Amino acid sequence: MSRSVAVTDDMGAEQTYLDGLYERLDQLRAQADGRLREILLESGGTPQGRSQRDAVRSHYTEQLAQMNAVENALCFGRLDFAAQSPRYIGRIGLFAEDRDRDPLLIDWRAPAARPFYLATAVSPDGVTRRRHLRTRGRELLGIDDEVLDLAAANGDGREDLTGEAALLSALTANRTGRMRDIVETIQAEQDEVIRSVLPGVLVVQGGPGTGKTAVALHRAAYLLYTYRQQLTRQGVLILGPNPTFLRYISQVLPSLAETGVLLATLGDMFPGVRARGAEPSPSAALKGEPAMLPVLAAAVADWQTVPHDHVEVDHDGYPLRIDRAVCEDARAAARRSGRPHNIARAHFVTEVVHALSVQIAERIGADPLGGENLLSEADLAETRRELREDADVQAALFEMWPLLTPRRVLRELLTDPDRLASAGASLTAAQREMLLRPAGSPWTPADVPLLDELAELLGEDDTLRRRSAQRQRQQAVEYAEGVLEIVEGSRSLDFEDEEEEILSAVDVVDASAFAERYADVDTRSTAERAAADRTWTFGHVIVDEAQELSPLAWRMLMRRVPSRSMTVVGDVAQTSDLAGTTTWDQVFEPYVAQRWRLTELTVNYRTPAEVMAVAADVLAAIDPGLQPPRSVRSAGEMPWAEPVAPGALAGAVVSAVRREAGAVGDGRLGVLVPEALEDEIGESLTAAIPQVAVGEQPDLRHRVVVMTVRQAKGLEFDTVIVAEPDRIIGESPRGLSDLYVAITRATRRLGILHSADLPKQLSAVLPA
Ligand SMILES: Nc1ncnc2c1ncn2[C@@H]1O[C@H](COP(=O)(O)OP(=O)(O)OP(=O)(O)O)[C@@H](O)[C@H]1O
Repeated sequence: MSRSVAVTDDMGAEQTYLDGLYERLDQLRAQADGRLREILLESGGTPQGRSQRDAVRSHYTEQLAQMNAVENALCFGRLDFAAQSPRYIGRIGLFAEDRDRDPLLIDWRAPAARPFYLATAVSPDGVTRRRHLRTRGRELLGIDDEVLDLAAANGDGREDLTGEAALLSALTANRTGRMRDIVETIQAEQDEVIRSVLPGVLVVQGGPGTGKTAVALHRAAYLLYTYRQQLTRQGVLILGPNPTFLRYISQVLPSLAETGVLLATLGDMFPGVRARGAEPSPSAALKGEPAMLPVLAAAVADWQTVPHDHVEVDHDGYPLRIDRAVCEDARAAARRSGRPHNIARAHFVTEVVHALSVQIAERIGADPLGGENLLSEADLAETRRELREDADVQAALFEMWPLLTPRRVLRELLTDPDRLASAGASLTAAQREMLLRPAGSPWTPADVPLLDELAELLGEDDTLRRRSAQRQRQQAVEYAEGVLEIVEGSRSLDFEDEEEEILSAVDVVDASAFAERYADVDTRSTAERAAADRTWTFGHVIVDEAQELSPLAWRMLMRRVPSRSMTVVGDVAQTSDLAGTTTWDQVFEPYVAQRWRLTELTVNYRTPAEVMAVAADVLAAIDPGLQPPRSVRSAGEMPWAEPVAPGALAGAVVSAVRREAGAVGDGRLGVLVPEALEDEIGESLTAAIPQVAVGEQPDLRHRVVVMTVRQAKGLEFDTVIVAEPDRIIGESPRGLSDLYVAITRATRRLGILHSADLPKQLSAVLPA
């Protein structure tokens, strides 16, 4: 291939071109801003007119947000061809103002941009030169050129890398605690995944650092660009492992000018519940198993009760007797209907009311001469109506067949030993013991698939719907505030400099008045509406760290995507959750049988070869059949191990962090610890060193972050210090996978501190 070469000759010409692009961007921004202001000031009109106005307003709001987002690195590349004019590649597409609307900048997702990621010297696709433009703000800092010339190939084994100089500079940059987009340096095998077609299940299996998360996010942006209409309506969901991880990746899509994606964790997937509680992994694992399904069905059935013998209610001054046999028949009929509990209730009520109306008819309509009952059909219908409205009758029926919410059923099941014993008869006593928890315990992520399953068993819950209507109004106000902020943020510098006062939308409407104006249209974005609606079905679902999902979590997720249009990224060698999977077949067989596509990513962009050599030994111990991904670079820094006297660990961690902090400059340092030692090590470090983050949701932008391996899933640090690897292995049946994950979080340096013997899988690490 084609080595990348830094060039200085064309700096002036390229800077001029960039200036032209920014000028065009500013011009379009000013136009959109002007249109949005006009629309915000309009009012009244027919409902149809208002809704059209709303669509136009959303369009300009979105355009403005996009144009604001691409300010940095708007244009990052250029392709030169043998027989065509050059193409400039950037974050969005820009066209000239003239009638021909010549393309000035090509969106990286457009087919015309594809050679930027795929062209090689062997297969140049007409490209003669690929140029990377390095910028800061609007200023061009440098140019790297690759001439796609077979004669220049040097057989160094790196023929499959595109834009090597730009890639290596991105990979060796210090980490900031927030993931960056990789749009400038997407590699060919990643591009295949990103641009794969929308339908069907695509599984992306790849070892640590192969860019699975990055690829998943860029795929979302690609799909939204390519299938814009369909996906804007139905929405795209990205499911990540925990809130810290979501924060870590939260900047990537906005930097690609895409904001309409719902990022969520499993714990967010039941509207109205934010499940953040912790629980021991065995109980979380059990909650993810299909064995819970009969337990939930039984838990619902247990609420459908009949009186021991009978109940008596007062109706219209007369005693009415509701017999056990009547209730049993009514319950059987309602259950036979096959409808969910809250809906089948109507059958139950109808049957009991019917039986009671017959009882009344016999009392007041009996013909003293022994003839037919004197009450007409109309009289009986009236009697039934009165019975339904009778508060005592209602209370008795409610007692036997209450309207239920998923939350109530699950809360009582998990806190009431009698209910659990009854519904959980199919479980062992030890399993029931594991599930039981004190009243008032917070919801955990593993509860969420159970709540969702119960929502299916119970049927539509009206209370939720009413609450959501109330929330809608609040969200409308918040949305309006957002729009007004964008209008504010989009005022260009020129406007602010002008002497003359500019009448902006903010001057004339406040957020709540604005929300009123649009009160009859649902102003929430697709992502917001999807988040508030359990029955929402997405156009596409992307699952990251997918190996960790339990069978019941998959069941829940599949309900959200009946089209089975999904991208699933993960690594079955990194599974740490006990209910997670170690084979993809197992996951998809029940839903799509063999109809899923598997792609593998094989190059590790994160972990340098020296660290990966250590990880490879751990991987071999997990399963000798697994292949570690190939590191794209060496860091030239050898991993070290340091024995520590028992009891001296916390002090040793503090010294090691001090030492390593010097070595990584303004980079980030992750201290990965066994769960049992997290508090102790966290406290020692916090007391000794500034800028240490520790706890449930640590701020990754701090210089030093102390966390368990479970928390560190999907993250990365310039230096990783692993404390007590033998305890990490011992803490879980999947402890070796945890150690593998811990080691592969490093982008540069790895250190190990151990008071026990170094585990044999790490014997290749040199003493410090
Ligand atoms: N083409 C690329 N250009 C620049 N950086 C890249 C590229 N591909 C991946 N990276 C970087 O490599 C690192 C690892 O990527 P990512 O976190 O997506 O990997 P992963 O496969 O999800 O890893 P893990 O399974 O260990 O969580 C990130 O810093 C990412 O930005």
